Amino acid sequence: MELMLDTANLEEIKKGLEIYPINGVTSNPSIIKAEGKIDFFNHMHQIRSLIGEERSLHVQVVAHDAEHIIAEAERILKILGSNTFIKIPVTEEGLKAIKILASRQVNITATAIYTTMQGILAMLAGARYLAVYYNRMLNIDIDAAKVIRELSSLLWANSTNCQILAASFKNLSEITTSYANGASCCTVPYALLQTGLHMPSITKAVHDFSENWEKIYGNRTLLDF
Ligand SMILES: O=P(O)(O)OC[C@H]1O[C@](O)(CO)[C@@H](O)[C@@H]1O
Repeated sequence: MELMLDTANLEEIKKGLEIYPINGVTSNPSIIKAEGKIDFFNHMHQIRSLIGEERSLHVQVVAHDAEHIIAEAERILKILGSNTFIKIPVTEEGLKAIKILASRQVNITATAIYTTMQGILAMLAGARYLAVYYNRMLNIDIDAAKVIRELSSLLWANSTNCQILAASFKNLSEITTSYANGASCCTVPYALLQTGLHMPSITKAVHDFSENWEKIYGNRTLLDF
C-alpha cells in the first residue's frame, strides 16, 4: 500500500514528510496554479530534493496530441530525471503517447480515469499507475468504488507492474473506501490528511490518558523511572 501527497506546496510537502508515511508527490496543472506563476522546473527540482530519490514524483503533461505529449515527456525526463512519472490523461492521443513512452520504459501515470475501460486500456498500454478520479466520478453518478474494485481484480490477475492510484478526494470516507476496494495507492491533499488526526475524540483520549497518569505519578514521565 502507498500514500502520496497531492500538492506542489513546498511547506506542505516538508511538513507532510515529517509526519505522514509518504511514498510520493503528485501534481497537475490545477495544483500548480495554486502555487502562482512559479518557475516550473525549478519548483519541481525543489520538490525532488525534498522527497529524495526513493519517493516518486508525478508530473503532468499539458499537451493534447501524442507528438507533443511525447516531446513534453522527454523534456520532463531530461530535466527532472528518468525516474519521474509522467502523468498523461487517458484520451485517444494520450493512450497513443502512453503506448510509445511505455515501450521506451518510461514510467507512466495514466490520469483522468473515470471508467473501468479507460483503466484497462491504460494498463494494456503499459501505464504503471492508474489515477482514478474518485470524487469527480461520484459527482456524475459513476460508482467509483465499483470501478476501483473491477480494476483492482483485473490488475491482480493480469499485471504485476501496474497499480491503482485513487485521486480527487474531498473527504476521508472516499480515501478509506478506495483502499478497502482495492486501490493500492491514494494521493491525498495535505489538509485532508490532517482532518484524519484533528478530531476532538482523539484529543480527548490522549487528554484522558495524561490526566489519569498524572493522578498517580504527577508530572513524572517514563524517563524518570
Ligand atoms: O478533482 P480534483 O481535486 O481536481 O483532483 C484531480 C486529481 O487528479 C490528479 O491529478 C491525479 O493524480 C491528482 O493530482 C488530483 O487528485
